[in-house]
Amino acid sequence: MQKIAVLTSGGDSPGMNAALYGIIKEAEQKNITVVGCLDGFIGIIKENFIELKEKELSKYINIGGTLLGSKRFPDFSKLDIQTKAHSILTQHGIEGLIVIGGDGSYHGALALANLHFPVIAIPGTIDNDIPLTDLTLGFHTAIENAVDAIDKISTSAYSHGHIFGVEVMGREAGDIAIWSGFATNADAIIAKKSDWDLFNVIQNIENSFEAGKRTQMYILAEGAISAEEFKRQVEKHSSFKVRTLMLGHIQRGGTPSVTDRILGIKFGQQSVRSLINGAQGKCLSVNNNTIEELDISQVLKADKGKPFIPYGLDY
Ligand SMILES: Nc1ncnc2c1ncn2[C@@H]1O[C@H](COP(=O)(O)OP(=O)(O)OP(=O)(O)O)[C@@H](O)[C@H]1O
Ligand SMILES: O=P(O)(O)OC[C@H]1O[C@](O)(CO)[C@@H](O)[C@@H]1O
Repeated sequence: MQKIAVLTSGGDSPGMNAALYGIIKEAEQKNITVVGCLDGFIGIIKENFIELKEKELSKYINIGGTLLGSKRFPDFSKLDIQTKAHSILTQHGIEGLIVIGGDGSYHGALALANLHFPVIAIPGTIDNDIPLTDLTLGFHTAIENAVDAIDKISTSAYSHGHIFGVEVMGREAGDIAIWSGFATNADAIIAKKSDWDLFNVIQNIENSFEAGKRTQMYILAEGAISAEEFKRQVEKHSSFKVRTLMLGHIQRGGTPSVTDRILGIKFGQQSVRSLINGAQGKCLSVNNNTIEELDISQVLKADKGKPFIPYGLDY
């Protein structure tokens, strides 16, 4: 194997640059050239390739986002576009592709694998919504960012006795809500749609204020209920006033945590070894502190199931 490519796709996640570094570090040791496809799958179609060098990338391990860029490109679900990508990769002498992204990106990776192009995927998303891995790259930083923001508004909420509904990202998964809610001792965590019970919430607020609590903090997973909807419903059915905060992209930003840097480098190095060993349609996962190779098709068929609950705590 002499030349491979890498792309980052879907929402950026802190640690993607560390993964790029891990890839180039391993590849250069094996005398393999690595090119980056800019902006995800669309970079293949536009033939936007840049050669990556370990010396340059080593400076970016501690920088969030992705140096390669990431643009959503829904057309990649079309067979003719996938076939075109396959032939462009081949024309450029690229013998294997590493895809870093979430479950949507896994579908893109699998499509190329089904066309017999060697592909390996790395779970890179803050959502932690990929089945059969304990952690996705970026999740750890996202929960640290969420906790930092919630801590900051908690002091002001205490001063004024406010009720807050804080909406966190994570699509349907709810993992960011659970981890950040636990860590900030929130009054309630609404991690999935079935957790939402308006009258229970109102009762909870009344009981807490009666018991002398000054402030209320509700952590809402975006896939369960939005902060705006939470406010609308509570205010419509009670006399309480609700403040809202949608944490948004702040969760994806900033410096990657130690965990995400190390995980990124390790995933990156392993992805190159896997390609050299003939991986086809595989993805990496981390379970019980060990990086494993699984079939992308197996992961996409698996059920993410319940949100990953830290240390078995009940919420
Ligand atoms: N069914 C599919 N077939 C082929 N390619 C796909 C498919 N779904 C998504 N993709 C490709 O993967 C890209 C990223 O997918 P998506 O926007 O769902 O984000 P993701 O990878 O799930 O990451 P995140 O959830 O963290 O944003 C899409 O823009 C598209 O190019
Ligand atoms: O950056 P965009 O395209 O608005 O996407 C936001 C979505 O991406 C994620 O941050 C990552 O999947 C989700 O949590 C969120 O719903």
